[in-house]
Amino acid sequence: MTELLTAAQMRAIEQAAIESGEVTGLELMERAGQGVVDAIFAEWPELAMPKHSAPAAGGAGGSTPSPLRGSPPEYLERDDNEMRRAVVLCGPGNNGGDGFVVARLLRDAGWQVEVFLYGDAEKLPPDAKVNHERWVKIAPVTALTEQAFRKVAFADMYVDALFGTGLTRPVAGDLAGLLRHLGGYGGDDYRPRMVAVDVPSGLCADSGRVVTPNPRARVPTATLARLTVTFDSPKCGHFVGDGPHHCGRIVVKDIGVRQFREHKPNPHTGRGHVVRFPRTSLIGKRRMVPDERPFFSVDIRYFTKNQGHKYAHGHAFILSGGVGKGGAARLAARGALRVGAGAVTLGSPPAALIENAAQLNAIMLQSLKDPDALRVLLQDTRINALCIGPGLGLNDRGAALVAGVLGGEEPRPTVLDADALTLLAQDRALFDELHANCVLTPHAGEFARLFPEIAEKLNAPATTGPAYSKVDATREAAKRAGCVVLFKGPDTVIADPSGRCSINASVYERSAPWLATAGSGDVLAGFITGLLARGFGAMQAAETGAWLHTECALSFGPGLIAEDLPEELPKLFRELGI
Ligand SMILES: NC(=O)C1=CN([C@@H]2O[C@H](COP(=O)(O)OP(=O)(O)OC[C@H]3O[C@@H](n4cnc5c(N)ncnc54)[C@H](O)[C@@H]3O)[C@@H](O)[C@H]2O)[C@@H](O)CC1
Ligand SMILES: Nc1ncnc2c1ncn2[C@@H]1O[C@H](COP(=O)(O)OP(=O)(O)O)[C@@H](O)[C@H]1O
Ligand SMILES: [K+]
Repeated sequence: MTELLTAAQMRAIEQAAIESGEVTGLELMERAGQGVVDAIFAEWPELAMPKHSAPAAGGAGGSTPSPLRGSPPEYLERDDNEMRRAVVLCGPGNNGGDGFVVARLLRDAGWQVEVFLYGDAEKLPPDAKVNHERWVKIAPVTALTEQAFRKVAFADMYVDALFGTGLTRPVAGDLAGLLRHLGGYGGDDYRPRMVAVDVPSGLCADSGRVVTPNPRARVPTATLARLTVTFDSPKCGHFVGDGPHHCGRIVVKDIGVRQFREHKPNPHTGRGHVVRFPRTSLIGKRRMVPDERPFFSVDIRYFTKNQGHKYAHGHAFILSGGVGKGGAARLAARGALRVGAGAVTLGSPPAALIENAAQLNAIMLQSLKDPDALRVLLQDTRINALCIGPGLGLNDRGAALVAGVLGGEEPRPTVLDADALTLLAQDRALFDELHANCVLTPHAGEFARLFPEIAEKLNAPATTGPAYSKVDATREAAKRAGCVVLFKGPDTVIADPSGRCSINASVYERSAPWLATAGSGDVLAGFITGLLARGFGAMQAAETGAWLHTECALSFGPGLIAEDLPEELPKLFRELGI
């Protein structure tokens, strides 16, 4: 799993590294700039070749020639028209400092580079100032205005080094106009050749939200990049909110500060060597950081232990709703069975038994009239995980069953989804019954009903950076509910009350928009319930269920309907070696 950082955490790590005396801020800036240039040549290999010998520009792919460094003399003598051109936009902080390094390194590689600065050179922070001074010995810097930028000729590469993790307020005035222009307002499309340093300018690195007083603006005040090069670790904002849309693709460059990232205080280390913070992990298939586990793997131990009979693999019980409403619960039941629960029973109101019986084979069926019947049923201690909500119905029976599930003598690990969430929102006494082995799986609407004050903060305009994020909101919700909360979406955030948090991002190479199909959430609830039955802890079941859900969708591809998701699991498990 890859660890995601906030801007404050990254700053603390950088500070610890510098205070240790092992590295200077200037060295870190040089490494960052070098990382950006390396990433550019890896992404656009043709740009490492002289203009007229390169194959037609077409993005990444093919062999990767080594970047031209050290300026071959014949290259420098080339006519200006033969040279690659870059426009580097530098801002008033250290992000701008990285920009000056990128400009110098591209120039060293034989490029013609035009540099713009937004702000006063005298006020640049010290390391950025040094790199500014190095650049002005080579070539001039132009003050950045929209008008000045619009006068520049077409470039092979645009480098956005205006704002990084230090964006604190909305971009205003002329610069806002420029960001809108860079973001496509007026029809110009810079995205195919735009590389963002650390984060696309205008976007909050923590929340992935555009910092603006007007979130409904048709064209946001943030750049749109084809490639975003970040340092040490990806930031939360690269994976939640509008982050993926603005970033294009994320490349993480090591700048040699990983050893300063610790999670526990180390009594033997000196001043500035320890940085402590709550973890936010990215659950993803793609390798983001060189020395981290490439896969979020399903814990195979849980699948291979207990060679015994079916009940040794757990018994999941799914409560269903009334006549004609059983589809959602049946989908959840199918998900629970396929994911590995040894037995799954659907609890159906008597009137819907025939309907459910006609649709089910391996899944057992049980008449479940009311909470009294539930109490009797739950005397069977083999039932070790419950799912309530899909198709349950917003009625008295539903509310009584939610109360029965939560208030039993030995509350079981329970997934509460769909209607159960709405019922919880309507009755705060029920909400107070939630326990640590519950998993709530709201989508945005359900989240707003359950946690109105938190949703209000999340939906308010992001007028300051760092802005309140979906990660913050989910952590706060989990704490308030006292159980695991899985906040759905392409950026599914999962948190437990201790602050542990993960993101299952169905974005970038894991993008699967076809998951937004009726019933797919019911299957997710079933996956999590099946994993709970299998013995997974609540947080691990939610993380693994969300991960498998996306992987099933990716494996099946477009055209997917909810029924297909559980059927994809056997193939996936084979691939995972389970
Ligand atoms: N933290 C680290 O370990 C490293 C950071 N580096 C770079 O440093 C960056 C962070 O640098 P800074 O903290 O200086 O932050 P930034 O460079 O992102 O921006 C801070 C500056 O922008 C101004 N500003 C903020 N919002 C504004 C707005 N809306 N309009 C106009 N001005 C605004 C601030 O007053 C401040 O002058 C990172 O994104 C990264 O690019 C790298 O040099 C490598 C190492
Ligand atoms: N654009 C998207 N990309 C990837 N996954 C998505 C996207 N939109 C929704 N999802 C996922 O699809 C599921 C939809 O669940 P939900 O909203 O409860 O729908 P339903 O009630 O129809 O099952 C969730 O797991 C959610 O995370
Ligand atoms: K930037």
